[in-house]
Order: sequence, then C-alpha cells, then structure tokens
Amino acid sequence: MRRAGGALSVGRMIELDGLTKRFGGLTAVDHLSFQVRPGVVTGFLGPNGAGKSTTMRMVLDLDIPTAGTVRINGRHYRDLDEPLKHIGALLDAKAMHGGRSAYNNLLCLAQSNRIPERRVAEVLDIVGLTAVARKKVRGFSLGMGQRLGIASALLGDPEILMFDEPVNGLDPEGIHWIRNLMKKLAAEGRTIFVSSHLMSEMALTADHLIVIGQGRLLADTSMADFIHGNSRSYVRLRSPQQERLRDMLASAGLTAVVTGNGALEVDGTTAERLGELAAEHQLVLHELSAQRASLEEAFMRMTASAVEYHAHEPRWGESYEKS
Ligand SMILES: Nc1ncnc2c1ncn2[C@@H]1O[C@H](COP(=O)(O)OP(=O)(O)OP(=O)(O)O)[C@@H](O)[C@H]1O
Repeated sequence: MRRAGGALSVGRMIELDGLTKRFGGLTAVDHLSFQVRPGVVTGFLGPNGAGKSTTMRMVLDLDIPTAGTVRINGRHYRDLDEPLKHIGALLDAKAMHGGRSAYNNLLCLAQSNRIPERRVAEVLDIVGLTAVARKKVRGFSLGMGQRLGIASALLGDPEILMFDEPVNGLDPEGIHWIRNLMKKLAAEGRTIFVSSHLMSEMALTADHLIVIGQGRLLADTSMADFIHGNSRSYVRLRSPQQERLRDMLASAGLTAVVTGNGALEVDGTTAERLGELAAEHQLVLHELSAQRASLEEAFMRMTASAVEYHAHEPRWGESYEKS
C-alpha cells in the first residue's frame, strides 16, 4: 500500500488511561486503561451498550471524556496534524454526503487532510468501488456504504485503523474480504482495532482481545489465552463397547461423564493418549474428538462470572444473536 504524504509517526499505539464517560447518571465507560498495539488485529468485544462505540468515539475526540485520557501515537486526537494520516476509522455513524458521488465524498476528505487526489482512486480500487465511483452515495447498499467507509479510513494511509462493526451489511464474500484486509494491514505493522458482534468472525480475525462489560475492562489477552482460560476442554468418545471403555478409563484414573446421546466426555487428558489406550485394549471407537470451546462459549462463561447484568439489560446471548 502506498504511503500518502510520508508524514507517518512512530509509536502506532492507541493508549487509554483511566478513560471514563458519564452521560448524566449513566457511566458508559468506566476507568478503561489499555493499549492497542501494532502488528496484530485487536478485537473489541462487549454486549450491546457495553461502551465500545463511546470508547471509539472518544479516541476520535467525537465524545469528550469525563475523566482520563486517550492518546494516539502519544498525542491527543485534536493535537494531530492531518489526523487521517495517523488514524483512519469506520464508525457506525459515518456520515457521507448522500447527494455526492463516492469519489467526491473521498475527494473532500482528502483535500481537507492534504492527501493527493490520486489516493482517492487508489482506495476506491482497494475496496472494490471503482465501477460505482461516480454514483451518488444515496443509492448505495449497506455493504457498499461500509466499503466506502473503509475507503475513507484508508485514505490517509494511516498506521492506525479502527473499525466499529465493519462487517455490518456485508455478504459472505465481503466478510471474507474485510477479514483478509484487516490481517494484511496488521501484517504490514499497522495497529488494527475492530469491534464486532460476530463471534465466529472475530475468532477468525483477531489475535488479541479487549473485552468490556458495563464500561469496565474484563479482559486484555491473546485470543488463544482467552479461549483457553475461559473454557473447559475435554475429549469426546463413543464406542459400541462403552462398558469396557469406562472400565479402562477408570483403571487409568480418568473420570468419564456419560452424555445424553451415549458419548463419554473425559477431562484432563488428550485425544492422543485416549486413542493409544483404546488401541492397547483393542477397543473399537466410533468417535474420538478433542473439544475446544468456541470464542462465544468462552465469552459467555467469562462474562457470566465477571459481570452481573440487571434483568432489564440485554444478556450476552441476546446481544450476539442479533447479527
Ligand atoms: N449520547 C449519549 N447520551 C446518552 N447515553 C448514551 C449516549 N451514547 C451512548 N449512551 C449510552 O452509553 C452506553 C454505552 O453505549 P455504546 O453505544 O458505547 O455501547 P456499545 O458497546 O457500542 O453498544 P452496541 O454494541 O449496541 O453498539 C449505553 O447505555 C448507551 O445507551
């Protein structure tokens, strides 16, 4: 990807320190401190109303913090010269001028940030909107609008990119495309901060996770550690010789739980070890599978123990069924 303007800073981090936002009596963001680092995709998770969008808006100085600070490359957003060259963002509320073409919307943004006009055609090409560049944005589908928002985020070729629900409205091909785009941008050493309701999509995209609930930090950890630390892993076995299998497990000091469909679930060992044991005892297995929790399961488990939601507030399951 080209460097626009050549005025890139070092650092490439978003740093929050005690960031807090109150709306009247409601604390939407509650003393959040974390750093978003370069070279990886960092996922930002939390149920509806957890404070993700408010946090992202404060990064861009669209909401003013009640307390605490957020810095981009060590500086406040308002102190950045030509901010689009430092941080590009796609927020839900991205306002594009409906009566203008995609090209002209981007051109206005480019001009106000002293970005050369040739970059407009480049980003339209990156997001696959070249063919509709001269069409009025008013007629764009949700997916095309998302692509245009992503184009505007990329315009200044920034080292930091922030996406709020970027796959909203995209079809499977579009989802696949943005996943690869985010991974590619991270591999270039950029800082990628992305929120999504789609757990399975997040599990495929993010390397690191920031999880919040009711405005508070619940986890700041690698994807692998998050899933490992918040889930039960076990091995599932099925055999037509279940009695003998259970005896064998018991004599090996392993406890098996029988499930409703006649399978056995065994904790504290590996599928390899169980396969070898079964072979030693000449037992027929119809299933031998290591079970690892999904991100969604890990997520529910962690939040169930970490945060008590009031009855009138959305529960995790409800939040994630939406998209
Ligand atoms: N301008 C505002 N005035 C009053 N309350 C607000 C305002 N903006 C957000 N809130 C409240 O702050 C809380 C956090 O909202 P926010 O949109 O940041 O959450 P979110 O995690 O992005 O949720 P979602 O996933 O639904 O987008 C919510 O309770 C919301 O109603």
